[in-house]
Amino acid sequence: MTDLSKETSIFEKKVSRRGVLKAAGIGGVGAVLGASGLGGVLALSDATVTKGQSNDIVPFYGANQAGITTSPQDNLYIVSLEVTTDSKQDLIQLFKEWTEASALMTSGNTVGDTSTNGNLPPKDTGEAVGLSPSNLTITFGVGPSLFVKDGKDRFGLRSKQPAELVDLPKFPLDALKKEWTGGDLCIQACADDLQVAFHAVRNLVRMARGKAVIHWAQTGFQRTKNADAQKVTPRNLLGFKDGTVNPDVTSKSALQKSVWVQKGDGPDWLVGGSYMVVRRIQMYIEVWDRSTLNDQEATFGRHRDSGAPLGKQNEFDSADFEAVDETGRLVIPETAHMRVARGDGKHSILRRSYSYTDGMDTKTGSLDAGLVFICFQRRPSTQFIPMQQRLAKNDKLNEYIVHRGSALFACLPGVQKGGYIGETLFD
Ligand SMILES: C=CC1=C(C)c2cc3[nH]c(cc4nc(cc5[nH]c(cc1n2)c(C)c5CCC(=O)O)C(CCC(=O)O)=C4C)c(C)c3C=C
Ligand SMILES: [Fe+2]
Repeated sequence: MTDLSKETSIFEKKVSRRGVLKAAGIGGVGAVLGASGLGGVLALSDATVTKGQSNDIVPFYGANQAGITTSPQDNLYIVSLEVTTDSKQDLIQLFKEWTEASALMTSGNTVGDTSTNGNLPPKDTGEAVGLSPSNLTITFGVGPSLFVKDGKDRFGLRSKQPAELVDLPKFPLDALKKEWTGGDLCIQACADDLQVAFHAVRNLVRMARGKAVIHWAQTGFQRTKNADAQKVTPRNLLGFKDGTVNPDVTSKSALQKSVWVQKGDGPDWLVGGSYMVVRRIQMYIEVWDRSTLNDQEATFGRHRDSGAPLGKQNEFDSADFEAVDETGRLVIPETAHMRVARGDGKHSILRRSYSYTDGMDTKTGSLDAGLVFICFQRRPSTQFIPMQQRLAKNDKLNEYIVHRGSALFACLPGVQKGGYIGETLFD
């Protein structure tokens, strides 16, 4: 593990985003100081980290990366990047800088000392100044093409490529667009404030200048927790509760079984990491809006308002897949999304999806909206892949959706203070 403290850091001093405003004399007692001007006050300020003072910080350091089992925040900003440098050293330096910047931003700080030199661009882009940490998490992943692209071992990492980290197969009905597919690296930022998530990604991408460029970028949202004080299961844009059946993130054994890569699964560098599948799924919402409630409920196999399995009363009641109605027909149809996704129930995935909307489809004049489907798992070949193969063949939901984007990333293991994200892969 590399000791970053021994190296010259680009982030010499931590400045809390709220501290910047305080130091600038904006609001409260500080307003009295405001008249003396930003530069002068900053020179006197002793701005420190907000860590420990705020209850909306998700720790960045740990055995696993945050943003996987973290309770989903209100907003998502996810980008895939193409690496443009040929130098492994550049890549390592980038991950070191990303680690340090991420630790700062997730604890509510700006990246780098607040600049007072008017002749230089500010180190931090500034749009999160004054904003709380907002439970920001930043999760990094690497795609198959980081290892080998067009047959070329780009960074001498070929022998470290896990057998599970290969392009996803083409599934029936896939209508993928190149511009929404794949990528060498991934940054998933989630926060209860979109501006905080955007700020994080923007500053990380800015640091990658000359080393990597954006391949695709996508925002996502759920109802905000402000709008839903009860914090019940959020609804997707088809109006159904989405996320009811998921592994218990408080159960170590459930996570070991389904989410975290274990020793012996593949190369050791990924132990404590997880595979992330991202699918950009467009919904034909106008078609959906013209279908009857019965049809909609048969599509998922659940009641719309309660979220209960068909034939049951409450959202978390267990489904009866054998039950038949008075005519002898299955209550939960053979093609119901829930039934097909579950299969024999032996392999689960951790779903952490967000809705998206992106203006309109200029060809049809309808809204371009859908689901940024994201799931985490220990082994895609026995989890997401067979599940999606079943869904693509038999799911009634296919009448209303189309998969437009797809990517698979290995989310790196977590990191302790003094180390950097990716160290197990690169060192
Ligand atoms: C391959 C995996 C899955 C894709 C792709 C997928 C797309 C997708 N799902 C919904 C809405 C719902 N999904 C629900 C349940 C559910 N979905 C998957 C997997 C994929 N979904 C699983 C494993 C499950 C749980 C199955 C079970 O064991 O019961 C539900 C029901 C409520 C819930 O449990 O969350 C909804 C609603 C959409 C709209 C969508 C693509 C746009
Ligand atoms: Fe689903």
